[in-house]
Amino acid sequence: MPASPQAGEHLAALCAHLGGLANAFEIRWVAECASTNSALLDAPPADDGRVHVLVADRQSAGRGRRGRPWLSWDDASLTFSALWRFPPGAPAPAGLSLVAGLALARALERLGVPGVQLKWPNDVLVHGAKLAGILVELLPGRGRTLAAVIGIGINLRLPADIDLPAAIPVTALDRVLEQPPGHPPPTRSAVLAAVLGELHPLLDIFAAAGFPPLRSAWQQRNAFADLPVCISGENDTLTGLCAGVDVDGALLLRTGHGVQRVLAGDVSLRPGPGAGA
Ligand SMILES: O=C(O)CCCC[C@@H]1SC[C@@H]2NC(=O)N[C@@H]21
Repeated sequence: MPASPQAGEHLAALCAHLGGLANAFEIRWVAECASTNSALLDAPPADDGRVHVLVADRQSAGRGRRGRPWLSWDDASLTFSALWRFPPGAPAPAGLSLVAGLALARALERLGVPGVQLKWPNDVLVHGAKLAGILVELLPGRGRTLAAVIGIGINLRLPADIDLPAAIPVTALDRVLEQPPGHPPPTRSAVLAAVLGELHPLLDIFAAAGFPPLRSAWQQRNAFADLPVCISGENDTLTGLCAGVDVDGALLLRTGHGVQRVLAGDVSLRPGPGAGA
């Protein structure tokens, strides 16, 4: 994978933004790859105690959850993956993708985006539209999970001439950022540094104590708290009220038969009476 023509510039800016935390990461910024998740899963870098980050200017086969493609537009998107090794004694991976969502939400808030919300398991929404997505994939080995690859795609701008999937409203950082007039939007390096700066301490908390200490921060940003939702799984659809998440990060759905734990599926808001035609 050839380095990005601006790799040197990007990495210098990242070091400046991250300060002392830069030593916790090994960062490669390439011009193109199929998918940053696939590249790290297929050839995991040797363990040197750091979190390995791969950023791509362009992905030719970016992947989303449930086998969907992930569209991105060169410098109008930030696409990267971070390979994090489970330290000995770390909790089971459940909950990790919610931790990644929380880190991303906090980073966007720190950059000046108001009203960031999380849609279980880990879409980042602003005003109900998707700003960023996360795909966490696990690297098994020797009878346990060795590492997780946390892949993140953030829309920085939406090019005028693109066809967006009509089913999901989509937004971009330049549309939702609140900053003084004339202030330039943050660069890709600044956005990446903000995310890594939030991710690192949250991964430390997760390694030591799992999801429980982060649950309430996630729930404060729950896009569908107490709202009627549909959850589409591989073979069925569940409906109920979204009652938050449990200590393992499973979604809690209040139905006529009590509260049910949901481990996988796509959540959408269920139109209420009077909505639509
Ligand atoms: O919302 C989703 O379905 C998840 C999208 C995840 C996209 C990112 S972009 C960087 C990394 N590489 C991939 O192929 N996918 C993730």
